[in-house]
Amino acid sequence: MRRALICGISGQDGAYLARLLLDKGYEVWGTSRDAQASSFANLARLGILDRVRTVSMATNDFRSVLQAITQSAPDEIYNLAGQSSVGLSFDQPAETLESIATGTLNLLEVIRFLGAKVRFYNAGSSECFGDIGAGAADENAHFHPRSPYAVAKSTAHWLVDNYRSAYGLFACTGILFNHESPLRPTRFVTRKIVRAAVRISRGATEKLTLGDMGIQRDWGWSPEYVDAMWRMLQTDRPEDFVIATGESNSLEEFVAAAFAEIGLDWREHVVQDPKLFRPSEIRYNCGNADKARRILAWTAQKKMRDVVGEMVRHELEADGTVI
Ligand SMILES: C[C@H]1O[C@H](OP(=O)(O)OP(=O)(O)OC[C@H]2O[C@@H](n3cnc4c(=O)[nH]c(N)nc43)[C@H](O)[C@@H]2O)[C@@H](O)[C@@H](O)C1=O
Repeated sequence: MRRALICGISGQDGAYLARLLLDKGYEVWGTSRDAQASSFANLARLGILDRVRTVSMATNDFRSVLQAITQSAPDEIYNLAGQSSVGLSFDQPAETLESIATGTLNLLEVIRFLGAKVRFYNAGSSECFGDIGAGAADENAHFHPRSPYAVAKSTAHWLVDNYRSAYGLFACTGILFNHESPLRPTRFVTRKIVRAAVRISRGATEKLTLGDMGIQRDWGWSPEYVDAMWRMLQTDRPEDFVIATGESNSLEEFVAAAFAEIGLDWREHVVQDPKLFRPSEIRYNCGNADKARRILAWTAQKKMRDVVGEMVRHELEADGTVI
């Protein structure tokens, strides 16, 4: 039986990836900073909590990384750990850099130190590209990070690249564009919108306050994106891949679609507040996942409107479980 270690299993992607790997017959181990205190609510929502082995690990602490990897002896490691909010990274730049950059370095160093025959996936981010202006970014696009989060992800990206070429590690980075689901916390804009729209449809009189609604993003569906992560580790040669839908929409279009899904006109319920604007912003991004299509046989099936539909449906039906 193949064994996988998912670092950061309590988040959206960690939970969906755990479900995917269990379905494929893997023994799944997952880490969180304090496995005893963590509720692993997302694993519970997917109904897989009792099928996953959990272990405490702080990626910024070499010793704890060494212990977790030695204990679980994985064939595959997925690094999804670290501070994941771009917005929060402006307020917690040091924590963001440490959890992402030092965290990735520790994982690579432990693999190298142990000489472990393990395949390593690193969660990269389209944030590294910055504002691409027009068109769609592929694996050859330059990095122009515009937030502490993006700087940290860029550092981790180049560490993986370096350890792959210097030490021959089977290590790759998935450069994922935005990907959403009902498991997204409301700190991220899609779930914030969907949750408010559903509350309003049920009679709440609140206004939904958002930041810059003019930004454009390539929004995909998280359960499909974790499948791409797994595919990256099944190839003959470790490489980096852009994972995206190839379609970009404005936040205003996302909002309009979410409210329309429940028969409401967003203009009556949404206000924009410059206080929520970021110190520096990516106005437009879009990804070209052609390499993933060719080599991994992976293509995004759900585009922005499908994502909105799924998220609204789940929010309306929300009884704690997620299908
Ligand atoms: C690829 C990348 O994807 C995600 O990062 P993100 O794009 O920053 O995600 P978000 O949902 O926080 O913001 C999307 C956009 O929406 C704008 N926006 C407007 N008004 C609000 C607002 O009220 N809240 C939030 N959160 N954003 C707002 C905000 O300024 C930004 O332009 C993470 O998974 C990250 O880990 C990752 O790697």
